[in-house]
Amino acid sequence: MSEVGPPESDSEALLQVRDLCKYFDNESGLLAGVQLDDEFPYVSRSASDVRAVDGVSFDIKEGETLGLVGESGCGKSTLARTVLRLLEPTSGSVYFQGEDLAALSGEPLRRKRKDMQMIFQDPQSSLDPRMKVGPIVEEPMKAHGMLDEEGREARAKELLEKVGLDPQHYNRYPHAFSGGQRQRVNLARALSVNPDFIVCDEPVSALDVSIQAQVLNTMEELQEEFDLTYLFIAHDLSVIRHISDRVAVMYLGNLVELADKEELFENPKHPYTEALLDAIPVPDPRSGGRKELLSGDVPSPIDPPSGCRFRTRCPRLIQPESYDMPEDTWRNVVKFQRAVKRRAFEETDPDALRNRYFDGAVPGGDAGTLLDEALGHIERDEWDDAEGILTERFADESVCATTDPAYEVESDRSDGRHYAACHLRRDEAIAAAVDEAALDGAARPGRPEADD
Ligand SMILES: Nc1ncnc2c1ncn2[C@@H]1O[C@H](COP(=O)(O)OP(=O)(O)OP(=O)(O)O)[C@@H](O)[C@H]1O
Repeated sequence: MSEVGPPESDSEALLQVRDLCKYFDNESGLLAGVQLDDEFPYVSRSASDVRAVDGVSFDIKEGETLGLVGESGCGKSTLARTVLRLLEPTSGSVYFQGEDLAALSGEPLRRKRKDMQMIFQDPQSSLDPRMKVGPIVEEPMKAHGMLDEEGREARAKELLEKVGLDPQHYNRYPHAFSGGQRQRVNLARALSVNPDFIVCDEPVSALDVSIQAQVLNTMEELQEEFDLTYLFIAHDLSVIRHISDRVAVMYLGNLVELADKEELFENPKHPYTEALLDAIPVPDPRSGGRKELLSGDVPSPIDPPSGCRFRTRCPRLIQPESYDMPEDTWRNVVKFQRAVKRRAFEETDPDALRNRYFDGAVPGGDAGTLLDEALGHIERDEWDDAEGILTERFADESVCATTDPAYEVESDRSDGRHYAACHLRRDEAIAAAVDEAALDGAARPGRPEADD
């Protein structure tokens, strides 16, 4: 990668995002970050940033749709807005058509923005109710000095037709349209300035399921006709599956997996992606419907876990090398550690807890001694001490806690790259003869192969 200028590995990339970070100052909220002090003036502030996007890299090729999926609050919208420079990045870079957006400001940035449009979730609030849809569609053209009045009207009518609306409705107000139709008006408005790239932030989430597919189909047709590239954000995997060519999975400010769509859905490599896929409702009621997603809450982006951010909820946390427990015993230790952390039970009797959580698979050796110590603390009502032992000596010693995972593995179902930020994939990455940099934790989606 060259020192200045975009990475040169992928000539097809329209957008190249590198190590992008966006932190919010948490002190802006009322009393947020306020801590009590022992000394006068009793109250002090601690600067604790919300790490909404934390080191994200990926490419989007010209003409493709990259789906971005993840639970609410994982940073999808922040990522999208930071990519478009609607939010100022904390660090990292975004190259659009080979140009560093961070180097642009003022008029050149404004001109560039014409090529990068955004569509939001709520078609209701993103349309001015006092304006007729014709002028709404014309507004961006006007702002960028495109065409004369007559030309803009003709183009607006043409676009209304292209997005599946009646051009005769040019003079109607937004309230006369349904939700799906309003989102089509938004599409026409975004298209009016002839962009190359559209960020679609949950564009169909507010629509009825029956309408969603129709709008998605129109978006696909428009992509073909206008040579568009999409970054498509959704929390609904069926929507992502419908529209995407490749899919990126986000968790707590990080990308955890990125692969071609079929590959990701058929051959997920990250336990978080597996959990998301398992949680897709199953239509057959006899199969039990939606499976349980994941235990535990999403940790705070102010103080995210070290190493793999998913490790505190991961059902496959890796056993520290210093122990040699059978797998089911290790799973019991993890289950118990998490239950103690959540204060999930009131029982304090060590034998009762051994029976409840270990059911015969109790660790021996050093691990057994540590467990006995923790159980002793619980018996004496010293919960913090018990949690400290279990967390520091078991969970925090896992490679998942000590090292940032980043691997590229072979794709089973496509020729494309498959990025998975999970240490379980280390052996696969080695087998796939990924370069040494990947094993140092340097592999990132979108990062070029080492060229030095
Ligand atoms: N202006 C802000 N100030 C402080 N924190 C913020 C701000 N905007 C977002 N956040 C926080 O950043 C994190 C990511 O939020 P973001 O809205 O990007 O997530 P999301 O995945 O798009 O969620 P959703 O699907 O609910 O919109 C959240 O913890 C959110 O509370």
